[in-house]
Amino acid sequence: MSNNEIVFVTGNANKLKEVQSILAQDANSNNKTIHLINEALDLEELQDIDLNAIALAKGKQAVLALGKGKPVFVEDTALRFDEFNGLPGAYIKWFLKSMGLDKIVKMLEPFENKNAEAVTTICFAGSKGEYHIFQGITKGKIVSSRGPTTFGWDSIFEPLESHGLTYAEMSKDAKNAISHRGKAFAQFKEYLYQNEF
Ligand SMILES: O=c1nc[nH]c2c1ncn2[C@H]1C[C@H](O)[C@@H](COP(=O)(O)OP(=O)(O)OP(=O)(O)O)O1
Ligand SMILES: [Mg+2]
Repeated sequence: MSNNEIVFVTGNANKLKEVQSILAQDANSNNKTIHLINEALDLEELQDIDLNAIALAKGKQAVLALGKGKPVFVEDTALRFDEFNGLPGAYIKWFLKSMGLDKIVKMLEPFENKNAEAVTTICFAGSKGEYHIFQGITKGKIVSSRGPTTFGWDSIFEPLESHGLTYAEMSKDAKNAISHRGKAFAQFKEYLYQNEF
C-alpha cells in the first residue's frame, strides 16, 4: 500500500471515531500523514485473560482476512476489576451485552474495592509480516451510571485523572487525553512516525 495507508479492522463505530480523532491530532507537526481505512469485519476473538495474546490472535485474524503485506491493526479493549483479579477483562463486551450496565455495577456491590482499569491493546501487523503490540492503561473506579450511555461502559468508569467525571461526562478530547485508548495510540503514533511500515 502506498501513501501511508493503514487498515483498522473494527466493527465498533465509536472506537473508529476516537482513533480517527487521536491520529488526526498534531498530524501537522509531522511530515507523515497516516491514511486510515476502516474494514468493519467481525473477527474471531480468543478467550483468554492475557490481553497481549488476545490482541495478537486478533491481529493474525485480520492479516488472514485481508491478505499479507498490507499494514493493518486491531485493538482489543478490556475493563479489569481489581476485586475480581482482572475479570471481566476482555469479556466485558459479553457482560455488557447480556447483563447491561446496572447489573455490572451491582456485581461489585458486596465489595468495598471498586477499583478498575481500562486497557487498550493494539496489535499492528506491518507490511513485512512483523507484529507489534502497544498498550495503554487508565486506572479508575466503577460507579453508578452517569452521563450518556452511547459508548459501552463509558458511563460507569470514573478515571482517577478526571477529577470526578465518568468518561461519558467528559468531552471527547478530554477523554482521549487521558484514556486507555489515547495512551495506547500515542505510542502507536510515535512508532508510525518513526518507522517505515
Ligand atoms: O473506550 C471505551 N469506553 C467504553 N466502552 C468501550 C470502550 N472501548 C471499547 N468499549 C466496549 C466495546 C465492547 O463492548 C468492549 C470491548 O470489546 P472489543 O472486542 O475491544 O470491541 P468491539 O468488539 O466492540 O469492536 P472490535 O470490532 O474492534 O473488536 O468494550
Ligand atoms: Mg470485538
